[in-house]
Amino acid sequence: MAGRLIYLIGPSGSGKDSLLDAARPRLIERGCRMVRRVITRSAEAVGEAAQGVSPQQFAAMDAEGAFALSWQANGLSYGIPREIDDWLAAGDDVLVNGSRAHLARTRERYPTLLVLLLTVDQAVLRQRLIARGRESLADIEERLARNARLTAELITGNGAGLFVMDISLLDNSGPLEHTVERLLCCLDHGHPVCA
Ligand SMILES: Nc1ncnc2c1ncn2[C@@H]1O[C@H](COP(=O)(O)OP(=O)(O)O)[C@@H](O)[C@H]1O
Ligand SMILES: O=P(O)(O)OC[C@H]1O[C@H](OP(=O)(O)OP(=O)(O)O)[C@H](O)[C@@H]1O
Repeated sequence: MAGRLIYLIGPSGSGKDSLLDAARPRLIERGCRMVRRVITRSAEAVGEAAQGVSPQQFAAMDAEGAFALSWQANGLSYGIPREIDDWLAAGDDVLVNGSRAHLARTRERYPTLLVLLLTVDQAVLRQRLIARGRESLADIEERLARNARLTAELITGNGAGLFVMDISLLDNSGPLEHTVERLLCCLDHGHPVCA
């Protein structure tokens, strides 16, 4: 049987990469795979979780079919390597760091996907983005505005065609270890018992 695509989404700064890092050993234990994204951000700024490429390299990779999923946001291009399709076909679950705006398109390609939405209070989000220090203050304000817009669309079910009923919410306002436990609970049992 094919594996499940687990699509982790949430505002920039909500803690997606931190959660994936913290949960990694326990996800691997469960046979769940993770993939490095390809991002048009400098190698220093992408860290371990991604491969930094130039816009020209990204376009060439995209043209040769290197990505199962790709999107543009925050002035950057993001790609999910196509090897995830081999892993899914082999029956492995795969967890990816996704985009809320791209959810409807992702659902078309992976109709049985499990969507996990990481949430954080907007004031906490601002503090975390500033403390992370990766973007300029102007870029941080743009990310917060994008977050407010996408959150509103999520709630009303408009815009990107998101329906909150299909999405498991994971709050990451508290300690990361608690979020790791809730993530694993969602994967093992489904969200109603994991709040
Ligand atoms: N539960 C948490 N409590 C406190 N700080 C957190 C928590 N989760 C993430 N952070 C911090 O918030 C910042 C943004 O997290 P990051 O994982 O980079 O978010 P994302 O990948 O969603 O953009 C980082 O500096 C990270 O250390
Ligand atoms: O449509 P959205 O849900 O707003 O998502 C758009 C992009 O922003 C985030 O990446 P970002 O560059 O912030 O990387 P990060 O998640 O590692 O901070 C997210 O992982 C998506 O790739």
